[in-house]
Amino acid sequence: MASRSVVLTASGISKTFGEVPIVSDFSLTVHAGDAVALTGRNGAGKSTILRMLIGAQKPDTGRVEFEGIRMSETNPEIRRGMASVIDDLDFFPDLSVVEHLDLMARAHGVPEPDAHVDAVLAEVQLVPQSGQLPGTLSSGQRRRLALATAFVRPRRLLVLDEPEQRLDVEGVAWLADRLVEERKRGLAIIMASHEPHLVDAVATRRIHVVGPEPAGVAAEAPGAGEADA
Ligand SMILES: Nc1ncnc2c1ncn2[C@@H]1O[C@H](COP(=O)(O)OP(=O)(O)OP(=O)(O)O)[C@@H](O)[C@H]1O
Repeated sequence: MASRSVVLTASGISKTFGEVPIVSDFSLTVHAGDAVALTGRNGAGKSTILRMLIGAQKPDTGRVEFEGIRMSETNPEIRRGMASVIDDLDFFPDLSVVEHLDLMARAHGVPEPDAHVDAVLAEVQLVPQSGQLPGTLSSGQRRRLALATAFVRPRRLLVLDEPEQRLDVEGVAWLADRLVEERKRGLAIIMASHEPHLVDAVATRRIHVVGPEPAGVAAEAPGAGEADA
């Protein structure tokens, strides 16, 4: 098998809130084409792990690197290569749907941004809403816009926290197909999800996060989908 490049590594990262160790000595190596799914109960620490992986939260111990560069969410080189949809995005209240995507595409130097934005808008089925302001969208449409902001820009790593949230059944099926396509093109994906169908369809590896009880984060479980061999 041709060797695939390492996109992200986390080495022994930990996070304690107050007196409670939420994430303990968590390590992960993600290669191009990997789709890693974090699963586990509410409060297990999945979002905390993702926030540390993208540099939004500093680990108490350990180190995260993106393509060999120490993680910093403000490093332009990292921001160029990593797209994330973690929390509900804060949209600009006075920019329309299409203006958000246009801004994102141009900020990241997408060639032919108009055509690209139109294609992504069609894919997330927001063409009829393209002129609306975010505050007037339904909650599922806002979720689609958040996902579109990641799909409209270049990326080598996609980090998603419960991307299925508020999507309808067709939306989850579309998302699964889209993410499979992404990893087949060699992108790396790390996502937390409570949707077994999405995890089954997309993940090449799963990590079941146990959380603070009884002993930190659990070991990796064998994944569905592509094997490494
Ligand atoms: N900034 C914070 N201060 C204090 N506690 C926090 C903070 N952020 C997270 N926690 C706690 O850490 C634990 C893990 O939270 P986290 O959001 O990572 O869980 P999760 O696995 O993503 O859960 P869910 O499936 O509900 O999204 C929770 O008990 C949460 O209350």
